[in-house]
Amino acid sequence: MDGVNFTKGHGAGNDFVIVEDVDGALDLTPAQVVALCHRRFGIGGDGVLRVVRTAKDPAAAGQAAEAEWFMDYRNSDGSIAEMCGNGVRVFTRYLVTHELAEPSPTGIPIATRAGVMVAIVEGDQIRVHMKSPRVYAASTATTGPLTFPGVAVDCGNPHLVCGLHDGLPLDSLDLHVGPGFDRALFPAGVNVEFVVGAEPLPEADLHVAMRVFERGSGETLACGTGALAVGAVALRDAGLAMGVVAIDLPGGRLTVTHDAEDRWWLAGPAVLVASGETTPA
Ligand SMILES: N[C@@H](CCC[C@H](N)C(=O)O)C(=O)O
Repeated sequence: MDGVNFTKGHGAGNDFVIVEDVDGALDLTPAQVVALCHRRFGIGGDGVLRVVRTAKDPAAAGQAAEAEWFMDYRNSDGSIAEMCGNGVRVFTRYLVTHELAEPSPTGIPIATRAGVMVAIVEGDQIRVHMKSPRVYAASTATTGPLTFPGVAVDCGNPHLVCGLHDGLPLDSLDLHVGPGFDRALFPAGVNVEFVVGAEPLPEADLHVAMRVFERGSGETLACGTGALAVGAVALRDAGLAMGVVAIDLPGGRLTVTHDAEDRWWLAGPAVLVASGETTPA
């Protein structure tokens, strides 16, 4: 592989290797993604964000009129995912820091495989207008001897949100191995969230804590679309048509706000930590 210029960034500890490829000249293979994301032999990350002009990537077909930039997201195992909530926030931080986009009160549109998201920079937080989550089926997830009832949620990518039962603490779960799930319901795999209630907070209607096992990446310190799915299920279970849900993850806090019929926001930190060039191999 040729040397690649990269930037490393994260959103609440969900970390990414960012590769700028404005004209779509790079043929990023799954093997290259795996090598970049490797935590011992590479840069290390839960995924890769390729920064490319929307008009230059056929995977973003039809979105160029709405969004100048396409987030080409890959999981650390080299697979492609439709959407990444923390990825969009870190991608936006990259665009603004590198003067590829100007922050604006109406937001920066970002093309993704799940459609155009709009990101608003608010100091060290970046808030994204997300695709509305769709809660659509009951299912279960199994870790070791434990089976948890859950709910399937489509956030552009697939999620299964499971509540822990019998006062089981989140840190008792062994997520070194991926949870079992219904492959007929999730033929393309699924991201699995485990949720418990948390102490009330003055700034939120609901407060929960979660861990996540991500399709294609394993357990991560945070998942933005996972938080969106959890927020949607928490509001539904509380009988709230709208509201603010604070969600604590191992890497920090994300906030999901549903404030109008079709308007869902994901907010949290987005940080760039390093940049460099890989050595040709
Ligand atoms: N960490 C991301 C989700 C990344 C994609 C996911 N692993 C999938 O395969 O769907 C987020 O912040 O949303």
